[in-house]
Amino acid sequence: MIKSSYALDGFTYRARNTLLGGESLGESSDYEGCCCEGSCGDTINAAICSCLAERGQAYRIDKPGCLDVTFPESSPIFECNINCSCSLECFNRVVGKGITRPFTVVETEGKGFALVSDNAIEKGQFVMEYAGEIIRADEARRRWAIQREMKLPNYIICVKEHTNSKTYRTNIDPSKFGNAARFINHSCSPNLYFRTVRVNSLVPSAALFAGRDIEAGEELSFDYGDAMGLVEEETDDRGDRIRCLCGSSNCRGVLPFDQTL
Ligand SMILES: C[S@@+](CC[C@H](N)C(=O)[O-])C[C@H]1O[C@@H](n2cnc3c(N)ncnc32)[C@H](O)[C@@H]1O
Repeated sequence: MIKSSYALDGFTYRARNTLLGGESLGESSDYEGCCCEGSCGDTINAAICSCLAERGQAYRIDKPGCLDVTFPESSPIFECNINCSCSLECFNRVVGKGITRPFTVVETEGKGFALVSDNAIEKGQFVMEYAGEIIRADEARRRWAIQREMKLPNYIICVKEHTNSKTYRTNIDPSKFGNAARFINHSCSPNLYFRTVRVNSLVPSAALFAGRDIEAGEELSFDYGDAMGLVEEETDDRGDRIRCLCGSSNCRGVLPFDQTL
């Protein structure tokens, strides 16, 4: 059981990922932009948009903010960025817009805080990114060891992207700087899942999408193991794992933890 008061000690809200110490990643883009006017999904633009031609179309034109389930899971998602001339309403700007829905932070029995959606959310819709400090692996290991020793909640997610023989890791820690996603608890039957999305930066955003229809007032959850792309041999079998209180019928009993951290 965790003490809720700890969760807000020294916490500063940041809508997007930050550098170490909470410094903004800046307002420039690592990518070229398209030359479309209006939305890149408009009839003429869809055929000539350089972003869609080079990087694919991950979002549905007919449902704003909704992932196209036919877009391959292994393909990286790139959105229109600050260098694009399309409008801010372009269908290919989703994660870049940030949080657009109301949520409430509530206290639970045993799990500390939790995040609840005020409105219903349709399957496939973008919910929010898991934003925090982007830290190196050695710093993630250092922080995790302290949290484990002191039996504090762990907020660090190590997002893994696999391409051919390589694995790219991005460590995100919203303990001190981050957005509301830090209040989302683990569930073995979650209603959210992750996709990595790039907007302006080479550093991916860990974007959370609805894995099924979510009712107003429902607690949001994701599987911490899936988020980290954990395979069986990477899960930790030490005896001090946190007991999972997700309450689902297929509960695995303990919270996933990445022992490669
Ligand atoms: C990312 S934080 C989630 C928000 C946290 N509940 C808070 O109060 O700030 C992760 C921590 O929440 C707690 N937690 C999350 N999911 C849980 C679950 N299913 N069962 C028990 N504790 C959970 C654990 O202490 C975990 O280290």
